[in-house]
Amino acid sequence: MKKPDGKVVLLGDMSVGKTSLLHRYMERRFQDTVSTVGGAFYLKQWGPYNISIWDTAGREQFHGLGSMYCRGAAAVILTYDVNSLQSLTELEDRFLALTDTASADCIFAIVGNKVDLTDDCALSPETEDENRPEKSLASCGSIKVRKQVRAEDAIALYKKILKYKMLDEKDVPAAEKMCFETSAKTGYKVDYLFETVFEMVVPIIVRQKAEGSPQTVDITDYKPAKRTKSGCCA
Ligand SMILES: Nc1nc2c(ncn2[C@@H]2O[C@H](COP(=O)(O)OP(=O)(O)OP(=O)(O)O)[C@@H](O)[C@H]2O)c(=O)[nH]1
Ligand SMILES: [Mg+2]
Repeated sequence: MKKPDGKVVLLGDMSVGKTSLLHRYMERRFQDTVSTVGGAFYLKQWGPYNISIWDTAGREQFHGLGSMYCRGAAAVILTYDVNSLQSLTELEDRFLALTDTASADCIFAIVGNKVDLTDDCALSPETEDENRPEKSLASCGSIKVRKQVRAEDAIALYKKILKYKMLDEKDVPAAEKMCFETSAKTGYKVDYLFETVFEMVVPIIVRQKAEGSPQTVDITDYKPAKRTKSGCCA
């Protein structure tokens, strides 16, 4: 198997569509999924580089694995469901700390998935994936609901992440560029998301290669996190 040159990790609550987004991008289709156990990865050839894209489990019981998967990551894709404000809140409360092990210059993307279920009419069909079988968002046929998470909420989270990482807004890509809305079901903006991230990780990969940073995941590092009741100070 080819050795990966750089790593991109998808994080987010269960059922937000991480696995479906990866299937859509890598296999060009939307298919039934089962809730991910542990993690899995795909290798994507991007120019001269092999990028590993890690799909992680959103279920609470696998939470401790997240920081292991993030070790040395060049990019983290924080995924939520546009119909669940809770799934956005969880990114800050539960997942952000897992990225402490990522590369110091790690890129962050925030992705609101399942826009096909909303009544948001601002989505133009020409930006959707031409290869997908369903031709437009409107053709999904299901009853649309009002989107629960606004784009501004995701932008606010991106700014909080910069604060958490002690990064200056002028040194990193603009929030508007790094907050995406997608549909794994229709393919809407899925290629755009992954390809924007890949373009941005190339300089990080070049630097990591020059420094000889490892790109594998060592599961012997994994120690299940001892969960304490909230409010307790163990
Ligand atoms: N309508 C719609 N459903 C989606 C979309 N993406 C995923 N789903 C559905 O949402 C459910 C969960 O999708 P998964 O891709 O398994 O979610 P996940 O984030 O990988 O979940 P875990 O592996 O448990 O962390 C499945 O029933 C998918 O078919 C989408 O863009 N639109
Ligand atoms: Mg999954």
